[in-house]
Amino acid sequence: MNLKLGKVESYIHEKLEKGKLHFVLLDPDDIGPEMAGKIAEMSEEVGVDAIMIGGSTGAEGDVLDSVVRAIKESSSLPVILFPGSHGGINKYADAIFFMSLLNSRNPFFITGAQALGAFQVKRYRIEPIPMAYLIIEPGETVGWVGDAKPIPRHKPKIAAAYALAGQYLGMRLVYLEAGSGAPEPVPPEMIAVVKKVIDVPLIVGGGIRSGEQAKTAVKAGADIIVTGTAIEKANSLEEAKEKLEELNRGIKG
Ligand SMILES: CC(C)=CCC/C(C)=C/CC/C(C)=C/CC/C(C)=C/COP(=O)(O)OP(=O)(O)O
Ligand SMILES: O=P(O)(O)OC[C@@H](O)CO
Ligand SMILES: [Mg+2]
Repeated sequence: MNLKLGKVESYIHEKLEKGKLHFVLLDPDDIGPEMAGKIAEMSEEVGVDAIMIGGSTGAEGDVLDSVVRAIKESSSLPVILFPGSHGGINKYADAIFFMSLLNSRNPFFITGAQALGAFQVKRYRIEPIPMAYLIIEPGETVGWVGDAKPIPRHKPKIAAAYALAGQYLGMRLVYLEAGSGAPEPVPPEMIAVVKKVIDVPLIVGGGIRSGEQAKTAVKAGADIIVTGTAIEKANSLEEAKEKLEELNRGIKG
């Protein structure tokens, strides 16, 4: 039995020794390969730590393929898949968040998609990183698609119980997700309570669109901040770069 961590997971842990991390999520359903390549290149310049690729609707097949390849060609950042189902697996990526949506009502999102994708991950030698994925209110599209029972925003203990259960099930990351484009990010009180009970790194995303909000989440205890919409919604590459810099300063100080 080989208990050694893979390359990308080791990279994450080494970087976490020095500070908090910023991952940028690109959705192939919203952004073409050319733009994705440019944003990945800029992200690397600005000091982002990894690119995540995924979406809850339509990030599959040729569309996914061309975006992953464009990103690999234009930056040396690790590319981590963030799949909505087994259809979100792609052979050009370095790693995959092999996640289980623990508070889904539908077993497809807890173990079904994972079983359907497992052999592809093995065949393509993509590094799987086991992750507990928890949907917090409002949950947005991913909450609806993933058939989640979203955790109430004012019930941090429920989130903490799921997070600890995930750790005890062997998951090596916990992700608190308010939903892409959520009007408000996960409350800092909830981040703090979850962080206190788990030993694995804590990822927080959904609705973080300012440096100030990113800073608040980090101060509360988030180890890794994920941002997507704020960068995708920028009106120009210059604006996207400024946003990346602002978010990165909020996270890294
Ligand atoms: C590990 C494998 C093979 C599958 C996991 C399958 C699971 C558990 C999926 C969880 C539910 C789900 C639909 C997740 C999607 C993740 C995701 C990419 C969310 C947010 O992305 P955006 O694309 O920015 O949001 P929109 O879809 O709203 O645009
Ligand atoms: O698009 P935003 O709101 O930044 O959310 C990022 C990520 O948590 C979505 O899965
Ligand atoms: Mg999207």
